[in-house]
Amino acid sequence: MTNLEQQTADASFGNVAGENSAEQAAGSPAKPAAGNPAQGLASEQQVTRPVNLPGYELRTFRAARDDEAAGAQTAAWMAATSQGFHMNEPTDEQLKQRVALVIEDNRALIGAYQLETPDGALGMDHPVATYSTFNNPINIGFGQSVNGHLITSVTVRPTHRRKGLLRTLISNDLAGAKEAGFPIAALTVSEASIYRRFGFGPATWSRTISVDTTGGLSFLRPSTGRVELTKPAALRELAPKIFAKFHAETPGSVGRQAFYRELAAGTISEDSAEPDRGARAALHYDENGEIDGYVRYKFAGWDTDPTTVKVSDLVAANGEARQGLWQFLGSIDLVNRVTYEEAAIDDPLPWMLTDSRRVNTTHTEDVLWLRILDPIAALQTRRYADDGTLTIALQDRLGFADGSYRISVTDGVATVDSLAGAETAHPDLSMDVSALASIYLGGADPVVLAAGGQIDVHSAGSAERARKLFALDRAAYCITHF
Ligand SMILES: CC(=O)SCCNC(=O)CCNC(=O)[C@H](O)C(C)(C)COP(=O)(O)OP(=O)(O)OC[C@H]1O[C@@H](n2cnc3c(N)ncnc32)[C@H](O)[C@@H]1OP(=O)(O)O
Repeated sequence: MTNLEQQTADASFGNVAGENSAEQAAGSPAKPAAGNPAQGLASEQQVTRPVNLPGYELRTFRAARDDEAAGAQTAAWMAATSQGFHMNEPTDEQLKQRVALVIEDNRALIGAYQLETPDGALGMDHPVATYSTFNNPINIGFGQSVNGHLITSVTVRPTHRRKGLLRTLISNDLAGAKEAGFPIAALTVSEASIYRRFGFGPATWSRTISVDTTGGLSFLRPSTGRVELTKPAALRELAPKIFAKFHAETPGSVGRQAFYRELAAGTISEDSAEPDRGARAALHYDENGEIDGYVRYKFAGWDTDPTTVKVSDLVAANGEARQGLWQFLGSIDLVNRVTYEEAAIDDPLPWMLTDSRRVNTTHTEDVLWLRILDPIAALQTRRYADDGTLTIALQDRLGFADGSYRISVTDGVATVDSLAGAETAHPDLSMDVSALASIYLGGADPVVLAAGGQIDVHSAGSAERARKLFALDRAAYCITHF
């Protein structure tokens, strides 16, 4: 888990202004906040549910208002997530800030509580497990979007682990999201070994790059526009607008929570909840003077060898902005290396440079994991690169998407039928629902998944057909962790 994931999971999540409207996202449930079990609850008012685990109950609530001190229930919940992600307990001031962001996110806070505790131990008001949900749009390519059911802040206290608390929380939650009409749930993970059993599959990847900037970077084409420094505080207004442009153009992108706005502004840092006084920021202006990209970066210290600048966020609405920002990064004096953890797998930077070997990949990691809850809605909402027909048999251990489906695509638009009886006898492909999540955004190749044993091919050429059908207009890329 990256520092950023720890911090985002520990702190707060929200929606970039104007990005969370259900009207914006196709495939949204009829009720805008359906699936958010805390919707309609007053601050700290809770819904309590018994669960199938003797000795525990689940409570769902909304955080207390930010103009009050955080309520005791909210404070205990936040302390539990901090503990789960090995972060310091928040101070009162940090708690107030986090609660404000949680409210802005419209997050449901869910906790599992013991029904009795021994003297001296953390009391019954302290959750032994935390879980939180909110909604934001996911760009699914070809200009389409779904309102995603996003899951975050999953922790189970070490003394209560491996008793089925996560399984109980996630099974309950996914059932509620399915019932509310969400076609897709999503999360970013601490460990890749946990969520496949619940039907999630990795759908986007990114890589850490280390760029040798000794003597500056030389580009094959001249950069356009200009770059100017700004104060990080200016990014509070600008970053969400620039991100919105990036998001609209980028399949796999997930609308950002309010935390990112504060991170960009420097009021929260990656390493702690203290303001980051070392953060610097630059903007790219296109030839018409419109701002179309920003980078947030930090000098990593004089003891780095080669002397290094670390990019914590780089959002470019187009290739010109990306090149301009990299040219700027390459021109920072007294610095010979720039690192960036969120580069796209197919990042165009090497293609921009006269010496593509200046860019080295030091790490590759999955980012966005999807869970298809409603295959018909999910498959009909997205658009396709090719026409054709494909039948798939899906296995789903939680039962939400189990069944056989025929996808018939004409002019890039799919009709998806649920099959019954004899029609189910000869699917082209069969797979676990987690594999469908991985190919859904074109991020994983069905031919490779078949070679890896994740897809069974029953008719010759059908994995290649699936590859053509599921390819997107652009490679899926997500720079939002939650
Ligand atoms: C979206 C996010 O927030 S990602 C962050 C996830 N949280 C963390 O990493 C914080 C530290 N870890 C934890 O808090 C806990 O160990 C959790 C949340 C990962 C697991 O919680 P638990 O209540 O122990 O899980 P639970 O008992 O329900 O186990 C369910 C299944 O997952 C498996 N599992 C649980 N944790 C892991 C793991 N870290 N790696 C592999 N498998 C795991 C269990 O073996 C079990 O498998 P099975 O039912 O198929 O036999």
